[in-house]
Amino acid sequence: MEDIKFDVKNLDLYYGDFQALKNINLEIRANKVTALIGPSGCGKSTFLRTLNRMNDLVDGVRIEGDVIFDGSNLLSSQTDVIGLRTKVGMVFQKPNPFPMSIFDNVAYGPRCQGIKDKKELNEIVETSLKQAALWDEVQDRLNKNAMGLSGGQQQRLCIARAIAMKPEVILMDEPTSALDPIATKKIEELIDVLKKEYTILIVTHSMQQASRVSDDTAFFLLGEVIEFDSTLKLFSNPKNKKTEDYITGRFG
Ligand SMILES: Nc1ncnc2c1ncn2[C@@H]1O[C@H](COP(=O)(O)OP(=O)(O)OP(=O)(O)O)[C@@H](O)[C@H]1O
Repeated sequence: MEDIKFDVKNLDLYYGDFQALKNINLEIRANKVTALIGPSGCGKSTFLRTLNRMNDLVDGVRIEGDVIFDGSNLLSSQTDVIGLRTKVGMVFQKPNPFPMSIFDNVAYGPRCQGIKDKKELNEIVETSLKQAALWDEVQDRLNKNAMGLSGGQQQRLCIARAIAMKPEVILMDEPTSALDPIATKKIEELIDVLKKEYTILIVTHSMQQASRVSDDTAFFLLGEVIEFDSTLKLFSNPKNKKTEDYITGRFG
């Protein structure tokens, strides 16, 4: 049987009276890249944030349904939310390194978890930066401030920071929208390597990016998932007219 990382069942989300997600049912496959596409305001980021309970931080949110992760419903009040966010890391649209050294950025999470041993921290930092394809560029300046890195390097540092927590899943919310084409290509190549070890979900406004990097794609519209299929099928032979209109740019 296919290994499913998140089994989303009948998920509804309300911001006050406004329903932002409507009866979402999705099976997110483990060690695959799932792209979330759709026009602005259709609920992609809201859905992504549900998977590591980031929406808990928003006042007036109400969530119904189930999201089965590692055998239990992560929406349950019993969920250890801090533990969940360790397993389900996140990378944001704008690179957001902490104003501290490159080393300290990556070591931040492990230190918070109580790891103090210098040798162990060195190893975590090196492995994470290597996995994020940044090591070669920064190994000689680990003690320099991360704010001095280029935007693309900062985003890979944020990926390294997420990796340092040894997550199972990495959520990426438009991770390349603030980057130039070369930095974007590097991140896309990195995603392809990372999926061997992690399950990745990526929100993107670029149809080309979704088709380049993802295995599965979900098309969101006005809070609903209109179509969910393998990326190849969804882009080459969409079943729904609305999907076809969106991916061919006829959406208006
Ligand atoms: N904190 C909030 N409080 C109230 N409404 C919100 C909040 N966050 C998002 N919304 C609303 O929920 C809907 C979905 O927003 P969301 O950011 O998830 O969409 P999106 O598809 O990610 O959009 P974009 O592509 O522009 O990032 C929108 O109508 C938005 O205005």
